[in-house]
Amino acid sequence: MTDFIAALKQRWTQADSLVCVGLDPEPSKFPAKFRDDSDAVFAFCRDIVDATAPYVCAFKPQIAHFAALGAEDALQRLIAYIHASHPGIPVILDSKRGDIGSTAQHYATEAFERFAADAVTANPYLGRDSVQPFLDRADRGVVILCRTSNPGAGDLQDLVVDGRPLYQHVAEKVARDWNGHGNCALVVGATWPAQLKEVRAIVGEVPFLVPGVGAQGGDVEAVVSNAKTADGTGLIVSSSRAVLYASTGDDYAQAAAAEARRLRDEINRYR
Ligand SMILES: O=C(O)c1cc(=O)[nH]c(=O)n1[C@@H]1O[C@H](COP(=O)(O)O)[C@@H](O)[C@H]1O
Repeated sequence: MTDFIAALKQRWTQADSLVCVGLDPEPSKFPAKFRDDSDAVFAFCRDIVDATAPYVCAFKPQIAHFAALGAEDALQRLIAYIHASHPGIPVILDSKRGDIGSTAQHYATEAFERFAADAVTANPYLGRDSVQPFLDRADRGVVILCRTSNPGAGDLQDLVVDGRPLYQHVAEKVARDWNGHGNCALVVGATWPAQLKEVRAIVGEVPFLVPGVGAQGGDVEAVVSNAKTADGTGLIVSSSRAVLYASTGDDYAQAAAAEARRLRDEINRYR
């Protein structure tokens, strides 16, 4: 397995894309042809992956969408399928883990061994030892929540500590202390352009996972102009529902591809 950050950089260049497609299966939104398919979760996601692969720098399956359905096996097969059929496209497992060190070790094994993900999202709230088992894997990425996209993000993340909001402390700690292997990234939501700019100023070239475009309404121009790095990269701009459910008809795969391509082109206009 290649180093996550190296694979990401290579894919940004080769595909000329900063788009990530989020794989958040919701069977009630699947096209009718999957109604009697006992392997619908895998089959639907596989079709989306094949259709959108040319336009993405990464895929991001969200674990709760599989686990709630008892479909962890489909998730495992899906990630193996991406590695085999689309080598060079890194997979970020969105599981937002974080626990005391001895338990976090099992979460790292879950993400990197069981599911063979290239990177995992992690919650920094329990402190450094809770993410250390992820940080120790120099070949895998650790994508740490900083300023999330949801409406309540500020409830705790904006609390002022030592003169600045908590999310800025997270950004600084990750960039200065936790990123010894150079394998960290930060989650900053597309819905917060001002905070994207502030975090970029703190962390230099650290990549951002930016969810919140598409269904959550984030503004693509503001994201790119506020948060890109000097070379016009640095961003993994992730969209799930707007791509996955672009059409619920038989043209679902083509519609998903068209939306991923449209998002790629929109982002590239502002790089
Ligand atoms: O870590 C994430 O991926 C994440 C962080 C965040 O701040 N906001 C956020 O929406 N996400 C995830 O990104 C996806 C967004 O989905 P859409 O709104 O459908 O594009 C969901 O799977 C969320 O769980």
